[in-house]
Amino acid sequence: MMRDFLAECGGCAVVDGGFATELQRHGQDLNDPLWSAKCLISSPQLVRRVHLDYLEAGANVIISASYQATIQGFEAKGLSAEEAEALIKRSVEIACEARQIYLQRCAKGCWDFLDGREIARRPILVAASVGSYGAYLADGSEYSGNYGDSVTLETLKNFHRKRVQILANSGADLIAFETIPNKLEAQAYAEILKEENIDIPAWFSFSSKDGINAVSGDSITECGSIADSCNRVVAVGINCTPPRLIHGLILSIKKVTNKPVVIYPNSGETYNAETKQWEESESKTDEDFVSYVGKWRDAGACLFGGCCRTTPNTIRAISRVLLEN
Ligand code: MET
Ligand SMILES: [Zn+2]
Repeated sequence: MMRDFLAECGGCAVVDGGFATELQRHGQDLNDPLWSAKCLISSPQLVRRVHLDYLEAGANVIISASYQATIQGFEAKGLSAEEAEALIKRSVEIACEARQIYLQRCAKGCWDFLDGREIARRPILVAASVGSYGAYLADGSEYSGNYGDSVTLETLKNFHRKRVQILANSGADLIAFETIPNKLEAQAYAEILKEENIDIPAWFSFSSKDGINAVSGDSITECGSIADSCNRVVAVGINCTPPRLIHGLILSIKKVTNKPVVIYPNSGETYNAETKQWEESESKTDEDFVSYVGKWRDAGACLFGGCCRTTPNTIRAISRVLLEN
């Protein structure tokens, strides 16, 4: 599936950019355990608008706002299980609506050129986002990957199972397991996909702070091997990691899998969990970011996008670079 899609895209595909941080740029206060999923309740129109902005910027894959949308999280806000399930499904429906609106606008002749080049007749996939258990905890453990000894494989499987089932039946083309912090969670996802006979494909995307290991300290090659051995997984990669670390991580992943490699780094700024601010730690202009793309492609990646603090402009710049080459 992924290989056919990539062939249709001309070999490389464009993934969207930061979603939650883009909602914040539009004025949303996401200082909430639900983070971006808060907007599924309060601002579904804005969620659709941000998807549309990424499509307009050239994205071939848009990722739903379900990263931190969990049954447990919605229930903690006083919603019923049914309401929670409906909102999780709704996140994918909103992305599908954006795709439909975009394609209709293209058919009418607007929005189908990027710098005079036609981008309208391109394949577009909707990926259903699944964030980690640590993202649900909203206590920073998604960036440490350390859940403590009391959290076992079974804890993680029980936590994720129902949401994965809902998302698999939501109309999404694939599931994007994002910002995976450790091996245990990758293993839990792989087992759920198999046990539940999930019939849409998935990608596994890990995050790293040191360019060698996942954020937990588990080696990225071991994480990549788990993804490689799951036949439901159609791409493996890295997201929400500074651009300067990506090249080496691609090379590590290539050592353990022949599956397509997806990368969508963050802007290179660092999130300070105490101050709840993003701090500049390396050059972060869209040009700087995009200057890496050719290198990443040469290293063997074939899906490129952005994560936190990247914007539609970043994605437009990536689309341009890929069109030029
Ligand atoms: N797709 C999610 C987003 O951009 C990934 C967040 S990574 C912490 O909001
Ligand atoms: Zn991110």
